Amino acid sequence: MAIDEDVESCGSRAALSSQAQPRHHRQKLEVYNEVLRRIQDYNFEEANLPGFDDQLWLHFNRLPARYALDVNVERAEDVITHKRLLQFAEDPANQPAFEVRSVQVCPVFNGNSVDSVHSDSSMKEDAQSTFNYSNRQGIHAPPTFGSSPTLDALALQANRYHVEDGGSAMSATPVFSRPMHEITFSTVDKPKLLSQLTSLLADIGLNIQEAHAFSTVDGFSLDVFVVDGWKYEETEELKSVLEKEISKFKDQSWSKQHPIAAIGEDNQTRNESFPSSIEIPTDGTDVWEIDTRQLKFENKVGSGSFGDLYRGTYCTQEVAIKVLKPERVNAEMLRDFSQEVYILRKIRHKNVVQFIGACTRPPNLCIVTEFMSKGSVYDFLHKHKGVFKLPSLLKVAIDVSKGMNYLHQNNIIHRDLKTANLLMDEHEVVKVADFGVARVQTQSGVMTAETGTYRWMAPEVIEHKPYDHKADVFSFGIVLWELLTGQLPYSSLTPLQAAVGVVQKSLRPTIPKTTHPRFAELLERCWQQDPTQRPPFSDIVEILQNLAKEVGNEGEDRRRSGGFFSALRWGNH
Ligand SMILES: Nc1ncnc2c1ncn2[C@@H]1O[C@H](COP(=O)(O)OP(=O)(O)OP(=O)(O)O)[C@@H](O)[C@H]1O
Repeated sequence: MAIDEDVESCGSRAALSSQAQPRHHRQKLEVYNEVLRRIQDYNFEEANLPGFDDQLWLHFNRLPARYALDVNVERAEDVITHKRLLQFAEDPANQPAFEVRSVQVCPVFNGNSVDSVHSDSSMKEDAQSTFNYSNRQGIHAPPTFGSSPTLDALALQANRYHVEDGGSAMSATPVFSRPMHEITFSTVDKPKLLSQLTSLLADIGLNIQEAHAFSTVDGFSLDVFVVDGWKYEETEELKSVLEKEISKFKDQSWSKQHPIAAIGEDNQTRNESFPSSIEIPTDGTDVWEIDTRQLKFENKVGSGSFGDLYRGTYCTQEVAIKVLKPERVNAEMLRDFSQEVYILRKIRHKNVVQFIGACTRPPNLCIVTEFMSKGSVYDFLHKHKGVFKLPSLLKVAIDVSKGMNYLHQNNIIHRDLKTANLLMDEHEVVKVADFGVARVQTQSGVMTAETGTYRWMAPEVIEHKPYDHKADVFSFGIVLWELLTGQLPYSSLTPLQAAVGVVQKSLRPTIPKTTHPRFAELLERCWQQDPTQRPPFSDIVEILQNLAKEVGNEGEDRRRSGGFFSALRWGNH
């Protein structure tokens, strides 16, 4: 989880006059003062401890400014809980520390529309006026944080659809009408923590309705989830189920952090337990083991979760060498690695990055593929602010859909299709890359492991439901939108908020009005909620090719008539 850049030093509380203070700082101070006043009024034990006010200020400053802006001051006791959880989580034995409580999120029926009570988008403007929804509370107190205005807007929209469909305002089903709980976790911040916590919640059948993730300046996390799906209002049983699930989760983390225990027998040394080579299924016909002496390493290109990637040569050919870091190798990684080799060696297509070979004798574990000199489409769009003009955009889309069609014909689901995994060679041919997480589809067709990135992920994958190759079609739809707009999908939301929106509120990126209707229709078909409604890649290739022809002809006509080209939207680029 990224740490927000807006954390201020803890010594600045009284240092600036109120006029000179930045707006965020002023609001934070106001929230701090209000929370402190309430805690003292309620006579909480902590409030009487010496130096409590300084510690509370320190708490606000450990966290990003948006924590203070979003927190419900009427729930001052939650701030104490957060402070306590963060402190508790300092002891590794307590990680992750968590707290559960029942919450009530009351929708307001306002005329013919259904409004979520905490959807006031002015809440970001005035922290003090944000928190009036608890006045309408039911048996339980409201959540600690207001929900994202974007998601609320969507909830509102979804409810309006209900109203129109049902023909009556009161037949609308408020999104937040079921028993809900707020679960707050604190632990040491680390990559993929959010996805671990969300899987943990999904595993016990909870649906995340809201998520607020914060990182402290000193490396801890505070993640607050509002969930439904737990049928009882009381919290004790939920707490004990969570405890059990957390201890399972700890066991798994332990085996990941201790590869010896995972791979070998107890008490064996690392060298003894480490396999001398990895068993990769083979039909005996392919020669793919590479002698490292024939590999020449040049510069490091980048790093991924597997290890580092180098440019180099193999028998005079320019290659990309993905090196697994031996110190980070464990059983799961080795399985992924062998799987990657197994998949890559079988495939050969001009729109799929070509596998050349692998070194599988530890400590030399690496995968050698063709080198893609023009980098990723993601970097092109978002780092270099590149734009695809009409012909190139269609060409990229056709390249990717052909590569994906080939993979699907070979029963390979990519599962992590996104622009970062689309690489360009020197001729600007785009190829599908990164099978670090690709898998041969199991016979049952059930694949539940969570991979990929939320912004591109199909709802069924986010929800840990069984999924198939149509999950890649959804991701392709998001990729097409990205190529069209040059923007990051749901850029105003955190990845987790995007995930909640996609699953719960059918959130999708907004298609620009100027988009060619047939292209817009293709995007919408690709990201249908129901996977069976999404077209197969064989159809997508055909649709895109026809569109390219049509647009090419239109362009020719316009050129002849002296007009300029804006048939899709890339004319604007
Ligand atoms: N065949 C290749 N040729 C040139 N550059 C490549 C090639 N494969 C990957 N890269 C680049 O190397 C960097 C690291 O890629 P890698 O696949 O190891 O990790 P990643 O995809 O960034 O992350 P992760 O594996 O965690 O999803 C990225 O910038 C990627 O664009």
